[in-house]
Amino acid sequence: MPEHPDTAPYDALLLLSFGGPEGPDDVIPFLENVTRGRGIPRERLKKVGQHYYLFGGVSPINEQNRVLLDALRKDFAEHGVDLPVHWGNRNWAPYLTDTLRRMVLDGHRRIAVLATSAYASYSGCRQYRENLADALATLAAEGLALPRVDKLRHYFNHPGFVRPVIDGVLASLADLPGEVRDGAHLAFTTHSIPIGAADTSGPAPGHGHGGAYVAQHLDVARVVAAAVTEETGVEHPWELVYQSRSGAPGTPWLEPDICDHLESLHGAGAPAVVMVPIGFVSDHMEVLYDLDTEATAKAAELGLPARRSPTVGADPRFAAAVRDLLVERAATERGEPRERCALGALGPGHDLCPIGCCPARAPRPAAAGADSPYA
Ligand SMILES: CC1=C(CCC(=O)O)c2cc3nc(cc4[nH]c(cc5[nH]c(cc1n2)c(C)c5CCC(=O)O)c(CCC(=O)O)c4C)C(CCC(=O)O)=C3C
Ligand SMILES: [Fe+2]
Repeated sequence: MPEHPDTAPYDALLLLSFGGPEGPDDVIPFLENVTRGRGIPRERLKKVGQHYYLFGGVSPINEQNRVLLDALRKDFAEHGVDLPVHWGNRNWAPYLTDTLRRMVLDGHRRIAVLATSAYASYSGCRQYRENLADALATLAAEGLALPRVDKLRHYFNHPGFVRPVIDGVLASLADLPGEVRDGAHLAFTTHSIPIGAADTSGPAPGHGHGGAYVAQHLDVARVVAAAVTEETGVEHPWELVYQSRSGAPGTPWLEPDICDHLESLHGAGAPAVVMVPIGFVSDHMEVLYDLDTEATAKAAELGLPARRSPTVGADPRFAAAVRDLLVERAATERGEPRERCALGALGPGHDLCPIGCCPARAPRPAAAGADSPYA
């Protein structure tokens, strides 16, 4: 039964994602887009290129976003949300600037943006906002009237993001051999980032080292582990670990790496492990290579039974969560704030990133925050 929730003042939703190559010839230009000005060593780039070539030069991320788009449109249609959903990427076609230009030419003036990144940090939040600012600057230079873009709040602790993760962990545990199941550790994983970036990822009340990025992941891990215990009656030991480290070897990044962690678990006599990639929204290349290929091979070499639980992907509960975030923000923008869903201890995040949060090494304009140069 369509309920026609009020989504005014918005006239469109923009799904903003990372983008990925769709064939071998795309790999190098894609990596050049990602790493422009980021100081990534050549050796690391060669290695990462190989991850993509192993899968025919195709990242699954674009197809996953097409499926998510379908899920969002279906959810909106079923609930009477009459808002078009468009898609643009930071690093590959369809490029953000091209999508935004088309949206403006189609007459959209007030656009809600959902980024496929659930947490705070420069890479996970401000960099998307910088790309929005760049796109707006390009459109302004072309003489177009700029729309207002609002980024929907971080959703790492939204039940529509967390509950599918819990179900995935339960399914992975059930898939382990019975004799090792109850002793299995849960290894929650996310993208490693430089310690300096983690420490400036926003204030996290009561949390020392790591700032908001680490605190948010720990909050989700706690909720998932507790829900698993509630369901199975078994307390699985858990840890938050990291993957996909990049950058220069001399720069400190968040540790331990998942592969080192598997060795420690094995050394300590853990009978099995479920790897839970809470840091990602879909099973893209960081999951397919770093976990399903590299870490899975490491576990096999150790003789450690391992499973990898799914990311949220296009789960209908996630699509419903996006609608909830959109309706919630629309209400706030109309001056009629309503309940904001969140699990865990941190509570719902801010709508507007505060001035100077998640700073870049070299300051650049960022849209959709308190320090946005755009209205
Ligand atoms: C926090 C975070 C997320 C999660 C939030 C979000 O989802 O946005 C994320 C996602 C992703 N990262 C991705 C790919 C890459 N990330 C790289 C490099 C980097 N990522 C970083 C951080 C993050 N990355 C950082 C600090 C760097 C170092 C360079 C820099 O400081 O900017 C590089 C360069 C090579 C390398 O060094 O690994 C590649 C190819 C893909 C696409 C996968 C696909 O193709 O399926 C996705 C979804
Ligand atoms: Fe990345």
